[in-house]
Amino acid sequence: MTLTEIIKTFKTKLNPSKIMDSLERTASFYDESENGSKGSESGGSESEVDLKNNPYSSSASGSVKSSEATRITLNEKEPLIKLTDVWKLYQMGEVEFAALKGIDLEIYEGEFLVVLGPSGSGKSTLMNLLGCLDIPSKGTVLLNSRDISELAESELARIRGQMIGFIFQSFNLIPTLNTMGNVILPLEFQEEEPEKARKRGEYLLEIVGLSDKTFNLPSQLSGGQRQRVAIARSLAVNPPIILADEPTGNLDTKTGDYILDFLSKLHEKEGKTIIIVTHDLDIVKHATRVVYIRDGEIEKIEERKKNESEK
Ligand SMILES: Nc1ncnc2c1ncn2[C@@H]1O[C@H](COP(=O)(O)OP(=O)(O)OP(=O)(O)O)[C@@H](O)[C@H]1O
Repeated sequence: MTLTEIIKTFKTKLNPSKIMDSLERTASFYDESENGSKGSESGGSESEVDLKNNPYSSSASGSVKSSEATRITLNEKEPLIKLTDVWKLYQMGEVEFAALKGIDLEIYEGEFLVVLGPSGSGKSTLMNLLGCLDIPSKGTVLLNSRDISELAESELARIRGQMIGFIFQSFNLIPTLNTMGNVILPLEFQEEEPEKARKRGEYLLEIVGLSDKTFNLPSQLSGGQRQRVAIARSLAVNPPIILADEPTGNLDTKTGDYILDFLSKLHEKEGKTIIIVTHDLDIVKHATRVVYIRDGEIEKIEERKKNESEK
């Protein structure tokens, strides 16, 4: 029985839901690539086979964007996130330090946006604002046309939980929760039924090739495996936006390439909006647009075609 068939069976037994539709869509990609090889059952270490188990790596349907990708904005000319004259000021004793100085930026649905800049340029500060984890000192941040400064913290947390999946450089896994517990945590926040959450968790762990590490604690995983747990967790509620801060920062080149390839295919096939904040020039090749930031200001913005060679 293919994964698509298994999920179809679920759908007839449970009420069809958005999540199950999405799972089925994702499963179809998985089944396509399954025709090649499927290697997650064995090993689980950072082996060649394990890293090849990227369900989105099917070259057969490589760059076909899912026509079923859910549109969030009313029309494609409307930005998903819009920053207007955004400043972030930190008070350092008597002195005020401007980490961001008048940022204007519009991010559209379906973009693969890379924010590139040297250490201290303001990337993490910008990521916190794009992810609605912080509000600007001056200026406005609109998420799907709503001013985040005007939302109550509980409302902001709800919107953030539904719309944005976070992947942090430090993985931010809960050390006392096992792999499954970490992956389904966002679903628990959304008060999803435990059984549905567990099924979704099992599915996502299969997708990232970690089914055999379900009960491991983060301390019992390699760096690459931890990052894959973080990716599975970021997909738990099937958010339209994935926001990643240096997602390959702590990983070896091979594992880093796997993670980027995974995110890239997620962008192409599921139409997810991917935003990556990094100082790694290599990531630029996946981008449809690159924002160069320096000293808290946008230096330049470059439109790109994916996989275009370095300019
Ligand atoms: N809470 C804070 N209080 C004071 N200054 C801060 C605070 N957070 C960040 N900064 C300063 O703001 C600037 C931008 O910091 P940010 O962390 O956004 O940079 P970054 O580009 O992400 O750097 P890195 O690549 O090294 O992580 C830095 O000069 C930093 O020292």
